[in-house]
Amino acid sequence: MKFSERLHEKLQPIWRKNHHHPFVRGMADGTLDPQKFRFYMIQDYLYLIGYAKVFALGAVKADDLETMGKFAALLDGTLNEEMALHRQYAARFGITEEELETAQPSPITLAYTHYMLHTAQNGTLAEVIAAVLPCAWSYWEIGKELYAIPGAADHELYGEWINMYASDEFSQMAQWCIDLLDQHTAGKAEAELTKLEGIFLNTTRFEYMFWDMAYNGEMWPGNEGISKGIV
Ligand SMILES: Cc1ncc(C[n+]2csc(CCO)c2C)c(N)n1
Repeated sequence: MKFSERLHEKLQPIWRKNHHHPFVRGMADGTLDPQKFRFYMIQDYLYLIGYAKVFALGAVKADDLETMGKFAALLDGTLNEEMALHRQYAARFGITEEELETAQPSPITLAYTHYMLHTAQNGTLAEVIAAVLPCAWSYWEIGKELYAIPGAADHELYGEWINMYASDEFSQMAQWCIDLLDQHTAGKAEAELTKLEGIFLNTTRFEYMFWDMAYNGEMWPGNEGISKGIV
């Protein structure tokens, strides 16, 4: 059994929760409160900054030029394409560039990005991939599911999001990560696989917590003492 098949079995209960989450259901039927999506867009923008840095660490940890080049391309795509799309999309929700640039990460955004960065800084290339894969894989899965719902991809507010994550570009990225992880785990000892599985399940759970954070607008208690800065 490929390692990704083992992970696919393990993630089922969490993915089911993702697909049933009211934030995701609200995008599916178009009833999601735009204020909740607005909060999500801002936090996701901050999340992408952290995620881009993890790709940079993927390039550092890669041991061949092809993989290094791919991580560099993903870093470029996230910073210069996906985040540019976020900026345009955010404008439709009345979010200014200044608001994006000065936004504060919520506790979950901070915990999720810092967990990935910590793992990437201290771990092997396989650990970097295990940390980033749930992001790509679960969005691909949700994008596909929502795209298949008649009318969902044409919704004036959420259609663009659905089209973006159901696109071939994102499915190819997820598949590349899956294949790379399978390649780097083939024949590896069980202790290493258990560690990788733990990392993968943690970021899978963070994906669920991110939906929940966005739906509930979860920020820090009070608003004092939050330092400005990058995630
Ligand atoms: C919380 C959160 N999780 C996953 C994604 C999706 N995503 C972010 S980067 C990337 C890969 C290529 O840039 C993908 C698929 C998101 N936007 N926000």
